[in-house]
Amino acid sequence: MPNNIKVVIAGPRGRMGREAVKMVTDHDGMQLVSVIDYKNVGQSLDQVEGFGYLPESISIYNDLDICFNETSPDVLIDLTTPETGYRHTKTALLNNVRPVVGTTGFTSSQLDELTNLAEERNIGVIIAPNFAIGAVLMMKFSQMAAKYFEDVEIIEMHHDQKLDAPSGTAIKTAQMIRENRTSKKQGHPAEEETLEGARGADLDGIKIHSVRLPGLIAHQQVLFGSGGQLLTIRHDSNDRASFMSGVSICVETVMNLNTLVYGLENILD
Ligand SMILES: NC(=O)C1=CN([C@@H]2O[C@H](COP(=O)(O)OP(=O)(O)OC[C@H]3O[C@@H](n4cnc5c(N)ncnc54)[C@H](OP(=O)(O)O)[C@@H]3O)[C@@H](O)[C@H]2O)C=CC1
Ligand SMILES: O=C(O)C1=N[C@H](C(=O)O)C[C@H](O)C1
Repeated sequence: MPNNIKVVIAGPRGRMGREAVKMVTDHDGMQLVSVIDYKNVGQSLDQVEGFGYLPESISIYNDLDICFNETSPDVLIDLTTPETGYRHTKTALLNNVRPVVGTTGFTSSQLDELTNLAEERNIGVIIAPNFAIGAVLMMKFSQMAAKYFEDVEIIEMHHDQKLDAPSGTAIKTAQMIRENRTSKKQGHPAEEETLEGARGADLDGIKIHSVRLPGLIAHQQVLFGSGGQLLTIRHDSNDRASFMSGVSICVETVMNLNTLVYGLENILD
């Protein structure tokens, strides 16, 4: 494949951003042309501690319009924070740069707004709450199981530096389960919390419990209960490299899209 997809990465110093910088610079079909950060602006990334291995100097920008104008990327990979990621995605669409967004924590009205903007601009965008193929399978298997098990709760477990709760993956899993599940509020109809939050978050009756601890990376189990049996579907990301094949697929695929796709499962065979 020719070295022809020009990529800009937002959040290059972050846990995911660093892996993405590595993935793009090692990829024969992609070229890293710039990065977006609010630190070290005006420098090149190889002057920043930890990025010395980069083969060529990559400029750091804060202003997206200037970055897009000077480096003409095809694709923006955003791995930042919910507020920043939303702003970046909008600006990219307005500049005809195709966003691949891993950042989680967007509200449903933000997702609707971005869907409309992508349609208006006739330009592709992929928002994937989880880029790990195993996590996508966990979500799909859970969706399949929901046809036979209406009683389900989700436990997601992440490192304690995570800003959003519940995780984007847990929300997406519940949304996919909801499509196949007879609607039901989980738990006893008369149950009461004696300590607020004890029963977790609620997405259409599906309970989501969020655990945050140092030592964890990204883990989720989906528990289906039925008379005398329990089905547990679990996925663990023990290394952020687990997300990178999904990022790579999204960068290649977004080049041929002209609408917003929410979820990696929608572009995998
Ligand atoms: N879709 C997926 O598969 C995955 C998604 N994620 C999501 O990706 C996002 C990033 O996660 P992670 O890498 O762990 O987080 P980190 O906190 O490690 O990285 C986020 C980076 O974004 C930087 N940043 C913050 N604001 C801006 C800004 N205005 N412009 C440019 N950069 C900015 C931060 O800088 P500073 O720290 O100096 O503020 C930091 O370097 C999260 O939303 C997370 O939920 C994570 C893993 C997998
Ligand atoms: O913040 C993280 O780390 C992760 N965030 C994503 C999410 O919110 O689902 C994906 C993965 O779980 C790691």
